[in-house]
Amino acid sequence: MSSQPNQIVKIQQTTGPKARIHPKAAKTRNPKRTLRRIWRYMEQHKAGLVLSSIFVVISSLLSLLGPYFIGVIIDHFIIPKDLDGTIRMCGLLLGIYFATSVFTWLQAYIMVNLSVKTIGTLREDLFKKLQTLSLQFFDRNKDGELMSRFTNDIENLNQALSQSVIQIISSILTVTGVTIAMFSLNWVLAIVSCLTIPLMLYVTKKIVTASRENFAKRQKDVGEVNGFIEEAISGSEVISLFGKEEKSYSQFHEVNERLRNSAMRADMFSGFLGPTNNFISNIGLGLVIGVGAIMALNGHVTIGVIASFITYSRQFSRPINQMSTLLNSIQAALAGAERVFETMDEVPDLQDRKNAVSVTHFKGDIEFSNVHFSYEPNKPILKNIHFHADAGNMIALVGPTGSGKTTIINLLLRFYDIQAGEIKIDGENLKNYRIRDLRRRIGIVLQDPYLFSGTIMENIRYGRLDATDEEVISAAKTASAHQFIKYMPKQYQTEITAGGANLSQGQKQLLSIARAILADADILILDEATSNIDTRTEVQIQKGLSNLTKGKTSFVIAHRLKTIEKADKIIVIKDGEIIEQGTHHELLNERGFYQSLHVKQFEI
Ligand SMILES: Nc1ncnc2c1ncn2[C@@H]1O[C@H](COP(=O)(O)OP(=O)(O)OP(=O)(O)O)[C@@H](O)[C@H]1O
Repeated sequence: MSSQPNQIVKIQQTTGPKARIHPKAAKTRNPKRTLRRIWRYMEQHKAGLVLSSIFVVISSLLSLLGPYFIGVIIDHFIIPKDLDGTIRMCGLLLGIYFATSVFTWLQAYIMVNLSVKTIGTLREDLFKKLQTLSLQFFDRNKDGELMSRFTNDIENLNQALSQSVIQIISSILTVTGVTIAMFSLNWVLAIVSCLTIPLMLYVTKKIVTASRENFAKRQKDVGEVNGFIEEAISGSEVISLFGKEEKSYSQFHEVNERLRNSAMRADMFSGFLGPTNNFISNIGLGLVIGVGAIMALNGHVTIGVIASFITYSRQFSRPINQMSTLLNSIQAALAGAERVFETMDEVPDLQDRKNAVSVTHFKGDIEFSNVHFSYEPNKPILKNIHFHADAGNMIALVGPTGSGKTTIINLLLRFYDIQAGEIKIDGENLKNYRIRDLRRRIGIVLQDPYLFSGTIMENIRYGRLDATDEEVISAAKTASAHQFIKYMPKQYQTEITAGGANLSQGQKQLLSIARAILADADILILDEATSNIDTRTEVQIQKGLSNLTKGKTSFVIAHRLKTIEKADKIIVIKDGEIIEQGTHHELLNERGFYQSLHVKQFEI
C-alpha cells in the first residue's frame, strides 16, 4: 500500500538559538479577530491576568522611585553630611529595589504559568482537530508545515504571551513614567535627555532592517540543514547500501557552510545594535552631565537632580532599544496564531451524515458500482470500477504498480469520497455509516506495519485496548506469532523500538496479524509482503492469515500470484480500470493480462 493514514511527519526548522532580531514576520490578515480568539483562550485565566497587570504597574512605578531617591539622598543627606539619614535612605532604596524585583518575579511567574496553560489547551485543540481531518487535507498540506504549527507557531505565541506582551506594557509605562518624572524634576534637562532619542530610533530601525534579511536567510539555511540531517537519518540504510557516505558528507558540508556564513552575518549585524545604541545613549548621558554641570554651577539645578537624570536616562533608552524586537515578536506570534486558527477552522472534507448509521457488525457483502475517483481535479485515477464481493469471499487485487489497488482500499475505508458511482456494504451506501464504526469494522495488515515504541503486549493490544493479557496471547497464538515471541528475551514484555527496527519484516507482519485478530474486524485488508521472508516465517504468516480471514470478506493486494490462486475472485486492474475479473483458472483460460503476468512470474 502506498499511502497510509499515519503519515510520517517531518520536523521543520525550529528557531535555533534565540535571536534578538526576528526575521520579518508575515503580516496577519485579521489581527483583531486573531486577538479575540487568543483572548477566548486566555479569559479562562482572568484572575491571573488582572493580578499580573497590577504587579506590572506596581513594579514599573517602583522602578521610577529608585532614581528619584538617589537624587534625594545626594541632595538632602550626602551633601549635608547626614550619615544616619544616608544609611536609612539607602536601606529604603534597597527595599524599593527588592520590592521591584519581587513584583517583577511574581508577575513573570503568573504570566509564564498562564501562558503555558493557554498554550497547552491550544495545542490540544489543534491536535484534536488534526485527528478529524481527512487524508485529502494531509495530501494538500506539507507535513513539515503542519509540524511547524505545533513547534514554531505555538512557541512564538508562548514567547509573546509569557514575555513580550508584559514587557511592552512595562516599557510603555516606564517611558511614560520616566518622561513625567524628568519633566517634573527639570524641563531643560528633560529636553536634553530626549535629544538623542530620534537618532537612537533611526539607528535601531536601520540595523533591524538589515539584520532581518540575514536572519531570514539564516532561518532558511537552518531549515535546509535540518531537512538534510533528517533525510540522512531516515535514509541511512540506503546511504550505506550504496556507499554514498562521502557524497552525503560533502553535500552536508556545503549546506552547513552556507548556514555558518548566514549565521555569522546575522549575528554580527544584530550584535551591532547593543554597542551602537549604548554609544548613542552615552552621548546623551554626556550631554545631560555637561548641561547639568553648567546649570549646577549657575545654581539652577542640584547635584542630586543630575544624578536622578543620569539613572532615568538609562531607564529611558532600554525600552526604546527593545521596542522594535518586542513588536516584531508579537507580530510573529499573531501570524503564527492565525495559521494555527486557520488549521483549526478547516472544515473536514469527510464528515458523518446527519443520520449516519451506527454499526457493530458487517456481514461483508461489498459492491462497487461505476466508481470514478481522482485525488486531484482532472486527473482520473479510478475509472468505472465495478465489482461485487460476496460476504466471506477472498478478493485479490492484482495489477502493475500505480494501477490503483491501494486507491480502491482507500475508498473502501472512506479515506476519500468518490466523485461518481456508489460503494455499498451490506446493501447500504458507505456514506450512510458512521465513519468511525466503518473503519473499526475493517482490519488492515500492512506489509510494513507500523509498530509503536512499547512492549510486544502493548503493540498487539493496540488492536483492542480493553483486551486482557490472555486474549492478547491467544490472538498471538492464532496468528502464529507466539512461537517467535516466546523466544524473545522478555517474551511479551520485550520492548520494541519505534517502527519495530529490532524485529524482522516477517515478525512485524506476524504481530500485525495478531493485532488484527484481536480487533476481530469483519472485513480484512491484507497488503501482501513483497520482501523475501524465510520459508518458515512465510508458512507461519500464511497460517496466521488464513486463521485471520476465516469466514470473513478479505481483500488481498497481491504481489505474488502464487498466494492468491485460491481467491474467490481476482480483480485485475490496469491504469485505474478493471480489465479482467474471475477465478485463477477462469483468468488463465482467458489468456489475457493475468495469464501473461502469471507466465512472467513463473519464468523468473
Ligand atoms: N494521495 C495521492 N494524491 C495524488 N495521487 C495519488 C495519491 N495516492 C496515489 N496517487 C496516484 O494514484 C495512482 C494509483 O496509486 P495506488 O497507490 O492506488 O497504486 P497501487 O496499484 O496501489 O500501486 P502499488 O502497487 O505500487 O502500491 C498512482 O498514479 C499514484 O501516483
